[in-house]
Amino acid sequence: MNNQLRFDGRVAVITGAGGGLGRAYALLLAARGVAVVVNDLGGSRHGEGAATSAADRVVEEIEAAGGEAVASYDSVEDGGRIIQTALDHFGRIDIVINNAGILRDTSFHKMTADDWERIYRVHLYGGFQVTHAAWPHLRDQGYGRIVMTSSAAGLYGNFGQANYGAAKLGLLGLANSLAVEGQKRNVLVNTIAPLAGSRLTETILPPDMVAALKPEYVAPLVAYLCHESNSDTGQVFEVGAGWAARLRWQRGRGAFLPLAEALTPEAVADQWTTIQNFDDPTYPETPLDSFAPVVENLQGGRGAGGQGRMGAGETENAGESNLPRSPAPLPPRAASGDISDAIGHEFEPKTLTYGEKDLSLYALSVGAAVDPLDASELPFVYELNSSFRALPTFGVAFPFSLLWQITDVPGLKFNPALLLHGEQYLSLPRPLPTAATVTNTARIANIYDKGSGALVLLDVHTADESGQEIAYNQVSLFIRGLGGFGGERGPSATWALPDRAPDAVHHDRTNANQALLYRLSSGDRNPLHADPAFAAVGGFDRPILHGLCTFGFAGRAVLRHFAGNDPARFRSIRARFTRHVFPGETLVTTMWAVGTDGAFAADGADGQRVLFQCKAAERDEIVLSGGVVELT
Ligand SMILES: CCCCCCC[C@@H](O)CC(=O)SCCNC(=O)CCNC(=O)[C@H](O)C(C)(C)COP(=O)(O)OP(=O)(O)OC[C@H]1O[C@@H](n2cnc3c(N)ncnc32)[C@H](O)[C@@H]1OP(=O)(O)O
Repeated sequence: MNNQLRFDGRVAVITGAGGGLGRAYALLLAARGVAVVVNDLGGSRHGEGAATSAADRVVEEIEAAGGEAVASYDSVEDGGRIIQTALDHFGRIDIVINNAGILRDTSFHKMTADDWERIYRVHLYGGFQVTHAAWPHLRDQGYGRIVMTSSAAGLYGNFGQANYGAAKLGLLGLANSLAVEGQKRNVLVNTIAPLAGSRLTETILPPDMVAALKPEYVAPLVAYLCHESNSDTGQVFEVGAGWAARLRWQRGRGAFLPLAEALTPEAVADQWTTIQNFDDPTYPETPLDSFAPVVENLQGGRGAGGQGRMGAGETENAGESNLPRSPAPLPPRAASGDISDAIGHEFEPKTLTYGEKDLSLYALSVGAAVDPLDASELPFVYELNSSFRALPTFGVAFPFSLLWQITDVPGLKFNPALLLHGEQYLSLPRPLPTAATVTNTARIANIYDKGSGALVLLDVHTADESGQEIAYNQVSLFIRGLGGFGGERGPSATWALPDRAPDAVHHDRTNANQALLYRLSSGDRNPLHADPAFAAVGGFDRPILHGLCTFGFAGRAVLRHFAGNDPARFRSIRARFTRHVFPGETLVTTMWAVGTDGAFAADGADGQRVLFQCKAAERDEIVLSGGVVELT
């Protein structure tokens, strides 16, 4: 047959290959050109004794059929010796099938520590030893195929097999991690849960069933997994009697419990039906997938009880006690679906309370009062100052009570690590109060197809308790890789700067931990700014600074140089994030004042405007452009 899968030149170690499944694998692979190490201790089903005959018989069968094989009689607990046999006889190792196993079935209340230990040592420890010995060779040569043998007893549980089930599921855990570690080097690791008539099943299945469940029915799937044409890794297959199926995790949508209140067992009881519901399942595949809803809730998401995390007093304590020490990264999501459906989507409104401490922390996190002897910025950070006031750009923090809902908008599926802040506009009808309870409402105003990404425009309105608007934000999010969906391109931004020397230039050195501070003060807990692994998924070699942190530094510079630090003069601010900033870099904000009589006043603006841009000095990169502050 022309398209027969061949393995010529490959070398396999198959443990427990003296009979049953292992023998079937050995015979099939040898017939396809594999040189096989037939490993079998030759002990009893319960792991007692040893005999060379089982392995020898299989080697004879292979040789009689014209194949190549060598016997190994070592225990899998001496995995290094088994792999050495392959290296000594065939000079390499390509395939490892961990198949050896014994049984010590007994109900748990009768199970001895010895019953437990014996099973653990042969299955899990043995699997570790053999694989560990082969691993460096597979990695170095950039090729390897490993199969672990799990069992339905481990996947689902079985009476009298607590020891066996635990070890078998342990092998799946081992395989899952090795699949992740080996993928880059083309070392693929998969797991099977076979059902076959063998010494291990003859005690629990009727004899005619055992006879029907031939090991030969399992061997082809295992051989395929070991072939170089297989590119799947980290998967589990149930296989037996000519039937094979992939198995995966399924998870319900779950319930979001209110973090803003004390979590109680009663709250769990109330949500029990939802916690157990599988109506609209998801299929997590990685730890990132697993963490996603947790992060959503911590970000002030659906279970935050309508209360953001910025509030002083009660919110602060309840929120903090639930935070993990290191924030969990978000899941990768596939870009798919009809993105345009998301236009007009309304977010669930969120209420938050803020106070003096929040304002002070925010101001500190955008570089206010770095020189404590310079009293000019003390009113932003010191609540006992007689003119304590809010830094105007604190208003950009309001949307974060609800923005994270964007990961759950129908039609808008994306990898959150690829999301970058694109542009920001904030307008304030009057100075922000120094304490308030405010409610945010938001909708997706538009989504533009920018080719290299999708630009999602969000309108966010913030009102105080009397319903009066105190801030309006337009947030644009640039989602890389999500362009090309056939949407409108949207307006093209253009701006120019006066052809003259700037009126002011302000230098701010950010701290290496600036993003770690800013995330706490602003409510933007995006792991992109804290978690190196998450930043790496986004293509950055370390966490980057929040765009809005840079924005806050620049806004402060304008306020200081052109408005005497008086928020009452600050109407609005906008800017585009043109390049990322790394914490620790120096921000240089260059500013030009243009008024109604200035070179840039032709549009009829009735107040003074300040145009600005901001540079990361060390890399000489413009990081904010198109900056405009409107002052009264
Ligand atoms: C999830 C919950 C919500 C949480 C929200 C909070 C998120 C925050 O935590 C995240 C952050 O703070 S990220 C840090 C701040 N942002 C950045 O660092 C982005 C810097 N910008 C870039 O890298 C590129 O501009 C880049 C990559 C954005 C675009 O570069 P390119 O792909 O090279 O695009 P380019 O060829 O230059 O332009 C294509 C079209 O897109 C427009 N465009 C470019 N940059 C834009 C930007 N920043 N904002 C808006 N539009 C932008 C261009 O104008 C062009 O369109 P057109 O031809 O129509 O003019």
